[in-house]
Amino acid sequence: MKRNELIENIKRKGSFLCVGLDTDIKKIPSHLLDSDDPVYEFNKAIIDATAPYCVAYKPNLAFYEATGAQGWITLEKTLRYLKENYPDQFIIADAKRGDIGNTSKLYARSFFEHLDVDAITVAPYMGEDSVTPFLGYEGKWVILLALTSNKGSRDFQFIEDKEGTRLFEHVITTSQKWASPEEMMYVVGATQGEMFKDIRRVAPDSFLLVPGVGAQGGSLEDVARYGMNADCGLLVNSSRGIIFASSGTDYAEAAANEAEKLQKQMHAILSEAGII
Ligand SMILES: O=C(O)c1cc(=O)[nH]c(=O)n1[C@@H]1O[C@H](COP(=O)(O)O)[C@@H](O)[C@H]1O
Repeated sequence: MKRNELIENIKRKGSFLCVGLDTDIKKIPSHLLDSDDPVYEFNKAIIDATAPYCVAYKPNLAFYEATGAQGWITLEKTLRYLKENYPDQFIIADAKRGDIGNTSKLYARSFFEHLDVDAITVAPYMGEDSVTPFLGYEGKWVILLALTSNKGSRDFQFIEDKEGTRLFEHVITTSQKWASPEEMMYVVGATQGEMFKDIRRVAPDSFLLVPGVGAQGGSLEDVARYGMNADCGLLVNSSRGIIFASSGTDYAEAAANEAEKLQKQMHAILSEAGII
């Protein structure tokens, strides 16, 4: 999906919500466990319930790989279901890949040609030749980890050079030489609050994928206040806070309620900013 289509979808739906399909088979309602593919049944119901309120879905590969070949089949079925029924949804494979060029090339083929998702999360640690093989696919995106939501983000990402420039700022400024904001976004955790000001100083035009609202406690208001740009420029993800809102038979309805709550807040934020 191209950048202008993504922006149009955000405006049309009054939402920049991404629903994380982090479907842990140990957490899904027990009545689904009798079906042939419980995770797929769960995902379908969650997608049908939440699609009116979001513009993107982000399956995290760990939750599928954890059950081996069956998990991969479930992932492929889920992606097919999304594409056939909700072709306007932006699909992010949260795989956090990145390896020597020769290997990244095959990861790119796997995600962009075989699975045909819109975007993949990539770790920047191995540098340019580990990232560029994912670029140049028409309408496909690299989402580079920049400033993550977890406690460990403090371990390396804030290390400063002699001029006081922090590692996450180097990641952003250097990677902008490899790709334009038409094909590269950055992950910035919702838990980073006012740091979004610093991010926008170095990446004014880029879209940011923002995980960490909901279960991790990040603030949507702060993210929007410090991180929004004239195109919105944000995709805010919530996984557990939406998909596991209820562990009973009403799980899909509960997920829809949580997604709708976020969408309403987002609608208000977008209209206050004059974007819609
Ligand atoms: O790349 C990510 O999506 C990601 C980066 C980050 O800094 N923090 C983070 O939580 N994530 C992912 O975002 C999702 C957050 O899930 P919840 O905390 O359940 O909303 C998980 O799939 C995480 O792996």
